[in-house]
Parts: sequence; C-alpha cells; structure tokens
Amino acid sequence: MDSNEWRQEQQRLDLVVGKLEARIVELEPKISQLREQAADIRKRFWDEVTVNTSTDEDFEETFFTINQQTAVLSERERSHGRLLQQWKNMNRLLPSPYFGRVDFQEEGQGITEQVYIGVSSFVDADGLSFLVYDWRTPMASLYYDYPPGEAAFETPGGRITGTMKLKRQYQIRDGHLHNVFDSSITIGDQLLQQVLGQGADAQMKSIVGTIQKEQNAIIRNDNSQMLIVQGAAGSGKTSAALQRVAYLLYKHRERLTADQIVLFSPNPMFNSYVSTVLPELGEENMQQTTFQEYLDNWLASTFRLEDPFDQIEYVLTEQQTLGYEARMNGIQYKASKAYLQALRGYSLWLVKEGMRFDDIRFRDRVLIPGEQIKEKFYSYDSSIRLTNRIALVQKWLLQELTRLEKEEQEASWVQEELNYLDSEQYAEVFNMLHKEQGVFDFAEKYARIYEILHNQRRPDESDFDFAEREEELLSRMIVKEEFKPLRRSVKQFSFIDMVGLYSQLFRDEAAYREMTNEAEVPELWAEICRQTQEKLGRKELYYEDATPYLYLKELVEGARTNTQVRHIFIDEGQDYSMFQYEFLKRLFPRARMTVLGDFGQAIFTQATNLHGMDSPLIQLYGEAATSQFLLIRSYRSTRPIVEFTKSLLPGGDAIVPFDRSGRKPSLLKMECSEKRAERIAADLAALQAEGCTSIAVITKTAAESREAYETLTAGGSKELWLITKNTPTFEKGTLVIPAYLAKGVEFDAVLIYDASPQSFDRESERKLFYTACTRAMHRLLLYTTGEWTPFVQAVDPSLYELV
Ligand SMILES: Nc1ncnc2c1ncn2[C@@H]1O[C@H](COP(=O)(O)OP(=O)(O)OP(=O)(O)O)[C@@H](O)[C@H]1O
Repeated sequence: MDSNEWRQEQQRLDLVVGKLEARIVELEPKISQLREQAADIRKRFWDEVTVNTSTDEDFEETFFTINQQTAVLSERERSHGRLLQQWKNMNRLLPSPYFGRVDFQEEGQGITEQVYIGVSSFVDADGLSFLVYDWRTPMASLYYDYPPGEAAFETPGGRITGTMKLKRQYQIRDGHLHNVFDSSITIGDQLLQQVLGQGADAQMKSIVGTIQKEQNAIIRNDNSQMLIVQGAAGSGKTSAALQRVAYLLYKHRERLTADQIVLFSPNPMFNSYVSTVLPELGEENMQQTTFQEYLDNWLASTFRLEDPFDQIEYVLTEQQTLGYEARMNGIQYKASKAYLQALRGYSLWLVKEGMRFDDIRFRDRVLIPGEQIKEKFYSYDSSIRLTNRIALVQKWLLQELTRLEKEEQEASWVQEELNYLDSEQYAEVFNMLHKEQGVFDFAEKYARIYEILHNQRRPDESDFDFAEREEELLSRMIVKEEFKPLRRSVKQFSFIDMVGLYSQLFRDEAAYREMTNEAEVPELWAEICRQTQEKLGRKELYYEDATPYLYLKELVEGARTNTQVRHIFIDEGQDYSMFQYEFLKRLFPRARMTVLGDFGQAIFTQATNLHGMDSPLIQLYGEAATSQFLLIRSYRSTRPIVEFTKSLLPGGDAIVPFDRSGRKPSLLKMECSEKRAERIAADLAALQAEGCTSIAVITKTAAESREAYETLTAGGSKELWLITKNTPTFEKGTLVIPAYLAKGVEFDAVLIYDASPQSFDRESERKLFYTACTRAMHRLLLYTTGEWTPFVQAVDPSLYELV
C-alpha cells in the first residue's frame, strides 16, 4: 500500500475516532439525565398516584394512573438502557473501531460501497450512513466468505450479488493504524499469522477479526434443529461456538436473551476459560454449566456420585483389578440407546407388576405400609399410564395423611409435647382463640335476641370452653408441624423406592429380559449386575448409571423439562453418550442443539462418533433437521507440531496445519526420574526465558500429576501449580495437569511428563495421548525414562528432534 493510501486510511480512522468521541460526549449527559429521571419517578411513584378504591370508578381511575406511571417509568428505563448500551459499544469501538473493510459493488448499481467492519455498528449523525458495520450484519459476511471478485450475501429480503473490489484488514491500537493488509484468497493469512503467533492466555479471545469461511458457516447457520461440528484439535470449534452465541444474540435480539442459551462445558475450569469471550464482544454471557453439575443437583442428596473424572481414572488405572472387563462392558451398554429402550420397556412392565414403594414412617412406626401403597397403585384401571397413576397415588397419600393427622392428635406423645411448648406457641394459639371468641360472642348475642323475639329458649348448649379449645388447637398445631416433612416428602415422591426399582433391574439375566421386553444384555452381565447392586447398596452411583437412573426416575415420576431455553451448546460433544443426548433432548424440548467435538479426542469409553452418516447423533432429530460440518484446518499449533500430532491418529492425514513455523517436537530420553526432574526444571526455565508464560506439564492420571508435582518440585522446578478436578479457574503459569482436565484449553508449551509405554500403551490411550500433545501452541516436549510409547515409535523420525 502506498503512503498516500495509508494516509487516507489514517485520516478516515481519525474521522471515525473523532465522531465516536463526540458521540460519547453527547451521550453522557443524556444517559445521566434519563437515569435520574427514572430514579426520580421510582422515588415519587406513589406521590403521583392517589389510591382510592371506594367506588368502581375510583378503582378504575387508580388502576389507570398506576398503569400510566409504570409505562412512563419503563419507557425511561428502556431508553436509559438503550443509550447506555450505545455508550458501551462506542467505548468498545474507540481503541479499534474496525478490523476489516470490503468494497462492494452491487450488481446493477453504479456505486461501490466501502464497508468497514467492527465489533459493533456505528451510524453517522444522519442516522443513515454506517461508519462501521457490526460483524454480524448480513453484509459483513462478505468479508468472511469471499476473496475479491464475484461475491454475494444473504439478506432477509433475498440474495444480493455483486463484485468485491477490495478486501482489507487492519490492526488498530489506541486509535492508531499499526498494520494494513490487502488480502486475496482467505482472510489475511498474515493477520492470522500474527494473531496465532501470540502467547496463550488464561482466557480465550474472540476471533471476529479472522473468522474463516468454514467457521462462518457454522456461526451463521440458523435453520437447523441440530448442528453437528466434527473438527480436528485446534480447529476453532469452541471459538466458533462462542461467536455463534454472539451472532444468535444479535440476530434475534428482539426475542432471544443470553439466559435462554446454555453451554455445557467439559469441566468447571473450562467455564472460566471461555467466560470472557462474550463480554468482550459486548454480549452477556450465556448460562454455563457441566453435565455433572446437573446430575449433582438432582442426585447428590440420595447418592455419593462418581463423576466422569473418577470414572476415567478407573478406566486408566484399574486394568488389573477383578471385574474390570465387566465394568467396561457395563459402561458401554449403559451409554447406549438400547439401554434407554430397555428402561422404557421396564416402565411399561411396571404398570403391570413390580413397583416398589417405601413405608411411610412416623416416629418409628409404619404409618402407611409400602404394601398398601402398592395395592392402591395396582387398584387403578390398567389403562392409566405410569406417571398418572403415581400422581393418583400421591393425591391419595396426601388425603390419607390429612386423615391420619387428625387421628394422631389423640396420641399420648402429643399430650406430652403439650407440656413442653414455649410461650410463643401459646401466644399464637391465644391470639387465634381470641379471634374465635369474638365470633362466639357475636353468635351468643344473636341467639339471645332470637330467643326474645321468638319467645322461646334455645336448646342447652355448652358455653365457649376456652381451655378445651386451647388444648385442641395446640395439639392440632403440634401434629401439623410434625406431619409437614411427611407431606413434603410425599410431594417429592419419596414414597417410591427408586433405588430398589433401579436395583431390581440387576437381579439376573432372565428377570432383566422379562422386565425390559426382552432387551439383549452385554457379555458378563452377571458381574455387571453384581457390581451395580453392590454400589447401589452403598448408596453410591457409578457415573454410567447416573443419567439412566435419573431417566428412570422421570419415567416414573414424570419428566422435568425446561421450556425457557432455546439453544444448547455441547462442547467436547464426543464425550457424551447417546443416552445423555436423548436425555438432553427431552430436558430441553424447545431448544436447538449445537454439538461440537472431535472423535480423535474421544477419551471416554462411552464416546459418540459425531461425523458422517454413521453418526448415531443424526437420528436424534432426524437427517432433515440436522446439519453436519467438518473442520480440518488446525489453528492452534505450529505446523511442525500438527505434523507430529496428526501422525498419531489413524486418519489424521486429513488434518491440515495452518502454516505457522516453529520447532519440531523434542523427544528427551532420561536415565532416571531424578534426571528427568532436573532436566524439566532447566527446560521450564529456558521456556520461560523464551517468553512462554503458560506452560503445562501433562500426565496421564491425577495420581501421576501429584507424583510429578512432588518430584519436579524436589528437582528444582519453581512455582508449579497442581491442577485437580476441583480447581475452579484457569490461570496463567506453569501447571501440572492430568490430560483429561486439559481438554479444550491450550498452552504456549506442553511437556509430556511420561511418554513411555507405562503411561500410553493401549489403543484406548491413543486419543488421550493425542489430546495431551495437541494442547501445545508453540512448543512440545516429550520425556521418558525408558522406552517410547508405541504411538511415538510409529511416528516418522523426521517429524521430531531427539535431544
Ligand atoms: N479464525 C480464527 N482466527 C484466529 N484464531 C483462531 C481462529 N480459529 C481458531 N483460532 C484459535 O485457535 C485456537 C484453538 O481454537 P479452539 O480452542 O476454538 O479450537 P477447538 O477446535 O475447540 O480445539 P480442541 O478441540 O483442541 O479443544 C484458539 O487459540 C483460537 O483462538
């Protein structure tokens, strides 16, 4: 670009910055004025309204003025909110008003429009000319989708075609032009180079300036019920998901709010990692949760729950223990749709027989026996569905409790309790009685007058007996209080023996088949049954049983659904079972689903393949309602790292590295663990000196992380930070972390603590190893004190350097 053009760009930038500043100055008094007005109206709200309800007209008048006042107030508040949002947007634009520009001539039009694109729109004072277009406007998609030449974009009114004459990118900091790139084929490789060359951060950054075409398609897809993205490690799946949230919030701003969108993250630390992207884009954060959080919410009061990390620890470390194979079969089976159908079959069977109820107990005695509840349950007409029947039983139980509560007032314990009441309870009853006494006195006077008028005496009636009434009321109060928890637990369906119902499924194969309409069982079923029942007996639940248990509970009690949520996003989607997907679909009946994942990183036994026609996920909403996307370009790591990691995976050939140079991965074989610790201490120091501020020493398991942490600290490494599944936030520094917790995040440098066959040998550990290595952005170092894992041995030696 010549200096003349550069000057023109800087002049335009100055112009826009000037207008932004002016607008900010102009907005400020208006905002505070509106804020004060709204506060004032709120304060004086009732002064303006005369409340008079004596006649219908007065009432109407009052109602009308209140409504009017409310309308004025909310109008002021809305205007204030709108201007405040504008003010915030202007301030966000100010340091860097735009990052891109396209010059577009619409077909059949004489003029070429210069479209500048930034994180928010900025319209000139005339209200018509866009000085900056929001990156989410239809026109801005030109920037992401086309090189100069013929181009088109979709609008609500149809497709607009034309010619893109220029495509330009800017790096602007503090209102100054730092770089300008004229790009041709893709969105400026140069700019992307620069962005990707930067260091890792404790928080993810937005990518709006460099969204790639294939990512843009995912971000803007707005017609599928189900959107599935299979993408290589580092291909921008999480990034695409977050920008997609921002896009949806913008496009549907009139009817979609951030709390109607839920993101399921792999772990709480990941939540903190991604939590700043949307605020950076000027949007509120969506709801963020983990599947485990949901399970805990519903089950933690009944069971000690295993979480997915405990489960993976078992899978990785307990191969030698008895029953391992059966547990693995169990994990597979309990994740499947076949098991879900078996449970459905079971729920139909329960309508005929086999329901289990707990006794309702009160003060160490059985008040309503489970057997009696069961009899009641089966006394209803056989056409009534399971959940409706349970509702009827519940209603009956509540009536029974009312009856029993009355009876209970005569019990001797009530008399005893009466002696121990405190003065407050007496005072309450005393007040109640006084009210009653008033009514009694009135009735008494009325009866006397009646006598005189009719000259006849009424039949003898006892007088109001204060003491007797007092005692009666007090007993009633005592029993009522004691029955409250019973009522509550009936309302919460505690009379159903859910644990027994789930456990009964695991009696033996013949019974299971009978109860589930002849469901097939996996191999080693008897052992699976034993393990499951034993665990349940200890009031514990395997991770693989948690969702099925909850599902069965809902089949019996009625489904819980959330109809507010409109979009759910599932990151690391390969780690969810089909069972969990079915469950989520049912839980959020009005939501669309976006699933992002990588089967190459499927480290859990119950993984689901996301891509291709054989992905079972397609069946969830059906083919017509599902769109699939494949991302093969990997942006996170340098080319040499991607070349190395892709060769670890069968089928990894398809992964395309983004062309960023760097050192090949280093392989360091050390004599013993102490030497390795010393070497790692030195390497950490060297990496920090090179400018790496975020480094991870990755191990296979949690136990190994602890061991590595201790050995490395003893070997001279400083300021290490041991990460466990309970670490709530992700921070910069040097971390020691098990591979499965490093999912989704990235580091400047990654050190694989033990790349020997002792750690990574079985085929099932390949993906875990791949996941660990693909966390590296700029440097990857692998250590062993013996042999190399077979996965490394199979890599072409030209792809790494032996140190
Ligand atoms: N278009 C882009 N422009 C700039 N940076 C990008 C782009 N796409 C991805 N990146 C960067 O690449 C890195 C990886 O992105 P992200 O974490 O979204 O990938 P992912 O597919 O979710 O990875 P993984 O499956 O390995 O967790 C991030 O640093 C992200 O900022």
